[in-house]
Amino acid sequence: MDFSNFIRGALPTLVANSSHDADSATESGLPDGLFDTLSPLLGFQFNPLMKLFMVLYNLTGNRLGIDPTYILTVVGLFWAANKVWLQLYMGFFALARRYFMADVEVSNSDDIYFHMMKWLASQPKMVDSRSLTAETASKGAWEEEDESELMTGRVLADGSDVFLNFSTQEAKAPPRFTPALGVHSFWFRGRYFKLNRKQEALFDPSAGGNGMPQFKDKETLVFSCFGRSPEPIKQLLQHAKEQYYLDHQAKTIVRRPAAQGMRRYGHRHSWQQVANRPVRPMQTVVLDDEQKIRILSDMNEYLHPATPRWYANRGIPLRRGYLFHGPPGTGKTSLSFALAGVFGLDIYVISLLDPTLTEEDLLGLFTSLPRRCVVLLEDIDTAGLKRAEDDDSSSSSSSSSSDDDKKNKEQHQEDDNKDKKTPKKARHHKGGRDWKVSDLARELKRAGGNGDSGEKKTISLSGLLNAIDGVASHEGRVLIMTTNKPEALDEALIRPGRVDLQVSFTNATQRQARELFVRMYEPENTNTSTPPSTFSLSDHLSSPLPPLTPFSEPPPTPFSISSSKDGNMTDVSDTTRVEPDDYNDNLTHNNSNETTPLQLSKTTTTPSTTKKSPPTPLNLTTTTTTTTHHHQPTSPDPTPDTTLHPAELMHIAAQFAAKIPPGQFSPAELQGFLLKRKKTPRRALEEVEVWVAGMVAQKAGRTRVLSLAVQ
Ligand SMILES: Nc1ncnc2c1ncn2[C@@H]1O[C@H](COP(=O)(O)OP(=O)(O)OP(=O)(O)O)[C@@H](O)[C@H]1O
Repeated sequence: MDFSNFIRGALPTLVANSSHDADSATESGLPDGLFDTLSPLLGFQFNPLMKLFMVLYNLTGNRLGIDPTYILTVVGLFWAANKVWLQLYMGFFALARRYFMADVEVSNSDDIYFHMMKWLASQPKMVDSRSLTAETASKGAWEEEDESELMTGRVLADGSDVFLNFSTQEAKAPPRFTPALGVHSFWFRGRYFKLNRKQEALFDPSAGGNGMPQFKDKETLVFSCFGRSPEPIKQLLQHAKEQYYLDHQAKTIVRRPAAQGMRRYGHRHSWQQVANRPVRPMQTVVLDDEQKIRILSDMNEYLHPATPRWYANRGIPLRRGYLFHGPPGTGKTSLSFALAGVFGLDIYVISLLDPTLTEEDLLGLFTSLPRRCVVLLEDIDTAGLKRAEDDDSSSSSSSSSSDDDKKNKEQHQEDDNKDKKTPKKARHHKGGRDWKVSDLARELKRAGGNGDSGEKKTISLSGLLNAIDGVASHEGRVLIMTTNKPEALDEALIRPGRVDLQVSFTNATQRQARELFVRMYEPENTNTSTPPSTFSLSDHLSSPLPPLTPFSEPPPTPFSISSSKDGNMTDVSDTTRVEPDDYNDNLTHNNSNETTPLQLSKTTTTPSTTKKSPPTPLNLTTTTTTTTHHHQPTSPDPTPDTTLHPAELMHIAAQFAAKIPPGQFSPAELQGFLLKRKKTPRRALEEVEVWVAGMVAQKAGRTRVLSLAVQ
């Protein structure tokens, strides 16, 4: 059809008036009768937009001398051509997609979705796309930060340090950009890919509870490429996955049960990642090497790819359980994390005290574990697990909140200590079990707590046993249970098959104290290379330390800070005098150029040059309780010991260890003491005696409030 003829025919009055008779224009500059002609023709009432159109039409015709119908004809033709092209393109693309393209769909309910989104967000071409979705990128506690940006705080009076300031951190963190919903294209390894990000709302019959229908969004990524084989897309997905996990090497992912609402979707939704922390090196857990070897070998054998067949042939369920028991702060959790790090496994932490956790949830959580992982059930004794016959009410809660539980736990220990002193008649027997007054009080408190907060189901012992090794239970996992009170556990829970190896943790021996000291002050290991996929046992054991002398005896000097015959001190910079076996290998391979807390150099000072930190007054907590020791006041680590030879470190460590009464302090307590002096080992040695005396007295007085002059 001739478009210009159509316009001419439709608008005879307009054309005649506007092109030849400018005088007949109305006040608005438009020809008479024009509006009347157009309004019914175009099917709508005249409006300002139409008016504008007419002005332009008039102007073009009159002033420029161009017939507006030609312009309209050209525009119309372009519009039609575009429509035809689009139709052709769509038809051609649909055909090509059907016969010459391959595609792969990825649903957001799968981990690959997250691998791809992370990879897409890191592609510069994608980030330059015109259609993006912005997300707040949150940084984990362990991610590297630009230190220079933080140094905006105030310099201290002596100019020695600055207060860090984080107020602008969040503002400076750039958002993460991912492709928005719709079609995108990108190149990967010389190939052209198309991505269609789609979203649809699905009816979710299992959701709700308020009678309202619930919908959930389901997102899909469709990757397409030319060719009849999806191989390039598979390679792309594999590449994105590898990139994703590159970031996770040398890291341990910690997962906890997801929120109650999410758990019902099962599988991937049952667990949520709560941390991605650097692997805890096994050497940093100070424990008897024999124990380490036993558990490492046992776990290594269990995780071996040939093991499942061995178990299957003998009809043994493929499960392994460990019980770590010992006083608080002795390294049970630390060892669990170190083991996960050694074997490159993720950790799944379950708290049985979680009031929202039901037995069905627990079963669901165990069944949605990956093939190999570590499941950590912490403080299993505090979970209030009961046998069915002991259960007065199946719905009694263990506690109303985790805070309460912690208090209960502490109370429990305190009560137990008191009970030891209580005459026998104050205890009561029930069904052959020793009942204490404190138990009764605790149960009453729990029952009272429930009354206020409504009915909450706890996990019963049978519920837990069913989850960890019931018929439907998951196989392949490593279960680690930790407890401070192994004797409080039901024997069914720790019978062989459920617990295959028990590891006992004790308060620090002198050897452990020395190792803790050395670990604290050895140079930082800046080696961040990716861990090997296999290891030898020696990689994870502590490096040999020289033998220790018994407590209170002065330790022998393990290296040559010796007096010469004329009474002068010999300089330990003479490296030939230091026995290589006398100190940890790690101490010698400081390959870092960075400033570490201690600069271990070959030219060093002798102990006679030990600096004494200037005493500064400390605000002491005054309590009604007994033991306040006014010895040397302590200050927050003011003068770093900048030079310390490895051999000297060993010497100081041995002296330090000799002042620690064995079995009295947990490694956590010793670590706490050392942390406050993390740059001043000599000062730690000077102050340890006062600290030990204060702590011993404090423990004897059974007060929890620290009132020591030296903390
Ligand atoms: N044997 C150890 N070797 C090295 N560090 C230790 C050791 N024991 C405790 N620590 C340190 O003490 C702190 C607490 O340790 P951890 O949480 O492993 O103790 P725990 O036995 O699990 O305590 P709890 O029974 O209270 O849960 C950690 O910072 C850890 O580094």
